[in-house]
Amino acid sequence: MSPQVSLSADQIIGDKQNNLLEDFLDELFSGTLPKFATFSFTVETIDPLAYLEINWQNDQFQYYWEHPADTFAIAAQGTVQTITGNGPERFQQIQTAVDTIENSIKEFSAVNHRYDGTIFLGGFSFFDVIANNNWKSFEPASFTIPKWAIIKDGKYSIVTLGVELSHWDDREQLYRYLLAQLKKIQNGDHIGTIDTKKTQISSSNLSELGTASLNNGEYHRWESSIREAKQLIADNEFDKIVLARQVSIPASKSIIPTELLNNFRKQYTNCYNFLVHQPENATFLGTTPERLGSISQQRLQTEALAGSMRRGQTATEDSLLEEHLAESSKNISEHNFVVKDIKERLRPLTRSINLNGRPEIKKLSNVQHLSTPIRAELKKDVHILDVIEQLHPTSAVGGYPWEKAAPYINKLETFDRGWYAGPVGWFNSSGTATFAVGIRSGLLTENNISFFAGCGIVADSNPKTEWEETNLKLKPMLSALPYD
Ligand SMILES: C=C(O[C@H]1C=CC=C(C(=O)O)[C@@H]1O)C(=O)O
Repeated sequence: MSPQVSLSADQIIGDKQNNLLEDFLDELFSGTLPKFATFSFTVETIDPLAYLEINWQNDQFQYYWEHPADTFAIAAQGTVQTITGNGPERFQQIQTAVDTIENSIKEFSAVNHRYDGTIFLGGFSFFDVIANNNWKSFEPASFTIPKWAIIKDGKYSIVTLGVELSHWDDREQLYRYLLAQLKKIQNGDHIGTIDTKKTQISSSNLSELGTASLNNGEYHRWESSIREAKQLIADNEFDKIVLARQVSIPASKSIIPTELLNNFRKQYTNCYNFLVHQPENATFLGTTPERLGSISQQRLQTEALAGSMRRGQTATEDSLLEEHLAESSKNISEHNFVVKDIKERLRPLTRSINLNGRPEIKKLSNVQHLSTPIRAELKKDVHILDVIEQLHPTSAVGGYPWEKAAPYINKLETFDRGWYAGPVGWFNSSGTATFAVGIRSGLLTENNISFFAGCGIVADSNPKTEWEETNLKLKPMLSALPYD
């Protein structure tokens, strides 16, 4: 498919980028063509979320990522290549597939920036297999090189276009395609053509969400699971386990995922707001406060995030609750398992690890958490996938010690976690990456919406308090939905 439009290249990307592109294409087509190519340019563009919304197509891979406080966003669509993994070797399978692709790809960049180059977008499920049919569009590991990605960092935007070269044996055709794509992205055309028909969820379904009532069957199941977990802790089986709930409601029509993302970003500015849409109407999305790991130039930032408290109605109540959180021995012990665990796991991969002895308070609009930011310098050649494999699942979403707690999660929970609490994020061929933990999240399918929320259970946890905590954690997802 090649748009036959006459374009003035210098109007779109300027003389300099265009000359470099022409030279690159001449060289590319003068020899044996590699399998793939990616092209990175700087552009002036519209809001990436608006661009994705305008161009939304259910039958294509789509991806959105935004951290509003960092003024950083990625929107992407289409598939040049998808790599998947399954079972205990899934991280290694992805790494091998990435190595193969990197040997069969040529990259053009007029930018020379940490966000240029080939980008891989996706994530991993919590466990290394997925059994439930609701998750059938999501593999236990899956990353896609998109046809286009807009990466916005402050006022600066990079567009990376990806192509499989066997579709483009004609240099001129490819050149025109690239310019046409860039022009479309720069102009943000088609604004105003989006179908804004909204799906409303009947507010009567709210009661089915089980957010309030302590008398329903769901609460009784929860209470008995927490009691069982506490008994296992008392028997020294493990020290901590994270147990979660799934809340599901039927949805008759599909919801527009970009609208939920727009709601998240207005309220959860210091969270990672994400969506991964797999073709055929399955979207995993959320607004997570938890960074699993980001890397730039072999420097890693991660965090221990565990221990929660509601927000106060007034400033005074809020600061009292903050004090209570900072001093609560139950929350501190829950948090300290995570710090200890992350330090132990990072040791083999790092030259140095830096963190403060006392956690900070991370305030979100629905809840506040204990957070310990952790910085580390990675050993040479350690890849983000090595780090993610090593860190996942931290004891903020798994348990401590993990090997002991792991078998009990499926016994004590009543659903398949799928990608909930798994690593979700992106990495690129310039060695830059960010992964977040896929909590405060939900799965939208054609007929169903499911949300997930969990909390860390330690020796002195109380089932009712933990249930209320899961309700607070469900709030971002529930309040982003369009109700009638
Ligand atoms: C497991 C979740 O939260 C984790 C992250 C922060 C605080 C947590 C807590 O206080 O229990 C959890 O460890 C969730 O939101 O589903």
